[in-house]
Amino acid sequence: MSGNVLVINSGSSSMKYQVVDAESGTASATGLVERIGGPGGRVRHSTIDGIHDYGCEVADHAAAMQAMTDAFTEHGPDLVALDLLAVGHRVVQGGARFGRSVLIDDRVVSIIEDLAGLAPLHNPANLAGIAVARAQFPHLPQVVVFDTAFHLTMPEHAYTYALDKQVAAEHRIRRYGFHGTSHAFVSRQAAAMLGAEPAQVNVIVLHLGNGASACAVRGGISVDTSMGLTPLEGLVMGTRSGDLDPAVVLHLLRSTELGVDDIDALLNKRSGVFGLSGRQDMRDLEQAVADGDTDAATALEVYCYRLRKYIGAYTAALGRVDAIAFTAGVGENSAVVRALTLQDLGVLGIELDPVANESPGKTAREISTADSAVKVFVIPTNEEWEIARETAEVIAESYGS
Ligand SMILES: Nc1ncnc2c1ncn2[C@@H]1O[C@H](COP(=O)(O)OP(=O)(O)O)[C@@H](O)[C@H]1O
Ligand SMILES: CC(=O)OP(=O)(O)O
Ligand SMILES: [Mg+2]
Repeated sequence: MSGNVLVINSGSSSMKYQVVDAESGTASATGLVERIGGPGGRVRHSTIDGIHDYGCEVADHAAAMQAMTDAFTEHGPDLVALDLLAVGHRVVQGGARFGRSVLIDDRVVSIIEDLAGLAPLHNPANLAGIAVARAQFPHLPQVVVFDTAFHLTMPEHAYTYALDKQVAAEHRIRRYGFHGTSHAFVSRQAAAMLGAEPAQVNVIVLHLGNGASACAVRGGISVDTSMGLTPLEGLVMGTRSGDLDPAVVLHLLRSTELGVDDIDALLNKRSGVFGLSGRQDMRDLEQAVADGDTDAATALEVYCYRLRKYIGAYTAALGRVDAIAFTAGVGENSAVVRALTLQDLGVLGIELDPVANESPGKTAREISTADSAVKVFVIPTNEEWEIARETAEVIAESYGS
């Protein structure tokens, strides 16, 4: 179904938005409202005419939504002329309740509220965005697209933690997985690049942004992913630790003055490559490594070694791997991370072509040698387009096309 969808991705301190045509993926405007609730608020609104970047007081999510509509009024395109089909919201945690996207109503909102305890860093911000958008665009249908939905197909042995069964059930403790819109989009693109239908191929997707996760996709279906109950498990990230012996938390509680919230902040905001080297941004980290900084070199090695381990694990989980796809900011841009991660993996049938890996590009491309049994791709993700497509699908089903 075609039509323009306003896609909203609300974070705790920022709000990203796009107007995207659900069929073609063409974005007529993209924007970011930053530093919500703090000093130094900014709006960055991009249209085909150019980029408008300016300071703007943004007290809360209502003010952020207002700043967005003001940007459209002032710099275009005209939201009315765009004839929006719907608003599509990214919601990070949909729990085991939502295996697919849904039309928003009060009942859906209350279920997402109920799930906020499982994603305290993400769901409250997503809910704030939904509340404001419903008030601001009361005439438009609104749809939620969950990060978790794509992973609800995981088999029980992949989503189950080996915990006391009753405790786990009572507190809904299991692995949910995140970045589902990206894994769905990129795995489909990978199948197309292999010249096959998604149902025919097995792919490992490595989504490496600030948050990072790996996903084993068998025949178009997620069978395992590295994030778990929350987006903290798995890969080493910009500021998140990823996998850790859970006893580390107990040790810190027993032997330091740190409280639960301090440890939460430590693991989510002051760990990962930032915790190891003082640098969160992969570009800064790479520069520091080139300058001879040994902490930065260790951080990069830890980051890539964790990735290698997941590639090995997911090769075993899938049995046969047709392609590995790198995506998101680091995956799409860092030749160094790709090379270090895949170094000497010939034993798994993975042969990187160093020249193709180093050639910069903005489009989907193959970076493995002609002989590599497992193809290696760089595929730019497009979570907003995937959200717009899902939104249009729900609208077509609910109202007819
Ligand atoms: N040219 C580049 N080389 C290496 N890393 C890059 C490059 N461009 C962006 N990145 C990295 O991508 C990461 C952000 O990825 P992104 O997908 O935008 O994250 P998120 O959506 O989670 O905020 C940052 O660590 C940034 O350093
Ligand atoms: C779920 C998650 O980690 O999202 P992000 O990468 O946007 O932080
Ligand atoms: Mg992202």
